[in-house]
Order: sequence, then C-alpha cells, then structure tokens
Amino acid sequence: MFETGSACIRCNKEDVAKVVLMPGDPLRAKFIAEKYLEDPILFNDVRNMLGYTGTYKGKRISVMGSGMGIPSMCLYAHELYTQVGVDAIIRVGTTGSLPEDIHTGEIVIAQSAATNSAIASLYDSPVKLAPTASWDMLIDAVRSCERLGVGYHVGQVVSSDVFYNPREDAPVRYKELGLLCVEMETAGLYIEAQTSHKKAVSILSVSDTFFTGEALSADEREKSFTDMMEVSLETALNYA
Ligand SMILES: O=P(O)(O)O[C@H]1O[C@H](CO)[C@@H](O)[C@H]1O
Ligand SMILES: O=c1cc[nH]c(=O)[nH]1
Repeated sequence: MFETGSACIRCNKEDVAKVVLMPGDPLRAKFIAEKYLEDPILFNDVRNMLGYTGTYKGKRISVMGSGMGIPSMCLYAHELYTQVGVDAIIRVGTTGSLPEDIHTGEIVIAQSAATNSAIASLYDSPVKLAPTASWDMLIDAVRSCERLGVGYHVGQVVSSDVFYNPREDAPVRYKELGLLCVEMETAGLYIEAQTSHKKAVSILSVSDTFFTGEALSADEREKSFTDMMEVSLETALNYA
C-alpha cells in the first residue's frame, strides 16, 4: 500500500526528495534525471507523469512532470506538498517572451504571475491572492544564474489558461503592462505553495517570442534548455 492517498502519484514519502524540479513535459523530467542525476530511481509513472529521484552533487533531488496548464500543475503540486512532504518546487518551463529585448534562449525568473485563471479566487480569503515566488528561492535562482554566467530577466509573467487565446489583442496588452512572457502553470504553483505554506519558484527558458519571430535552431534550443536545467539544479541544492 502506498502512502499517497492519490490516484495520480503512486509512491511512498521516502521515495521523493524535499525539493522537486517540475517541467511541464514528463519526457523533460526523464531527460533531466538521465543527464544530471546519479542513480535515478523512477518513483511515479501513473499517467506517464514520470517522476525520478537521484542525487546531484551529493544531494537528493527529485524531478517530475507537471503536465500542461494550471489544473494539472495544481493537482501534482498540491499532492507533493501536502501528501508527500515536499518543501520546495522549481518549475522548469518554456515560455513565449513579450518585450523585443527578451530573446529566445534567455531565462526568465518569475517574480510573480498575472493570470486569467480563477485559481487566485478559489481560497477562503478576504483578498484575492497574488501569485508570488518565494523570495529566498528567487534570490537563489538569480545567484545561480550569476555563478554559472547565464543571463536572466526577473519580473511578472502571465500564466494563461489558454494557449490559443481568442482575444487577439492579449499579447499587445500584456506587453503594454510590462509583463515579460506567457506560459501556463506558474500562477497555480505559486498559489499552491502559499496555501500549503511551502516554497516555489519558476525558472523559464524562452522558446518563442510574440513580436520578433525569432526561432531557435535545434542546437540553440538544447543549449538554452540545459542552461535552465543547470540553474534550477544549482538552486535546488539549497533546499535538498
Ligand atoms: O514547456 P512547459 O513546461 O510545458 O511550458 C509551456 O509549454 C506548454 C505549452 O506548449 C505549457 O505547459 C507552457 O507553460
Ligand atoms: O508562447 C508560448 C510559448 C510557450 N508556452 C506558452 O504557453 N506560450
């Protein structure tokens, strides 16, 4: 009998480290485990949402897919925080940038996440919560970028419930408001962390741009993804 009461993560608490890297794509979780973790052990494969635990620089770290969108991220983050005993989650995601001076291959660290999702209104709170990164994880992510010599941007991102937004003016309005990029999970992760009294930060790699039409070659895409992964792993060491 597994300790998680969940139908979606089948593991015992001791199978999972205190800090978990979460890419949207479970195959990116497998890639990170195989490329960076020593002796990775698969702890979850329900719905193919692959989760592994291994060691990085001698410390125990887990990596597991979140799926796409706030509902999927919230389900897994909630269970990891409240049933599995995880303390800190780092989203390792891709994003589309809004300002012309944020280029493909660069990293955005999400200080906060504006959202068109109902997630921030669902809690029994006298105010609407503001999805915000944990300050210590945010500053650790910045320091990791600086130590590794990886360029970065820090600011407010958009977590959208839709990839194909029927409001065609949405990216223009986001850009006018000074938002840095669009993705689909960070607001959910930050609200789950806050309401579970845990920690989170999103470290995003720019895979597309909304206004410049820049594109990455296959080599550039891999390099930028590995920058994001290495910054995330270095940040995770502080919470292992
Ligand atoms: O690359 P991931 O982490 O999945 O993130 C981005 O990519 C997906 C859309 O293609 C959404 O999940 C979005 O947030
Ligand atoms: O434009 C983009 C790129 C990546 N992920 C998104 O959600 N949107």
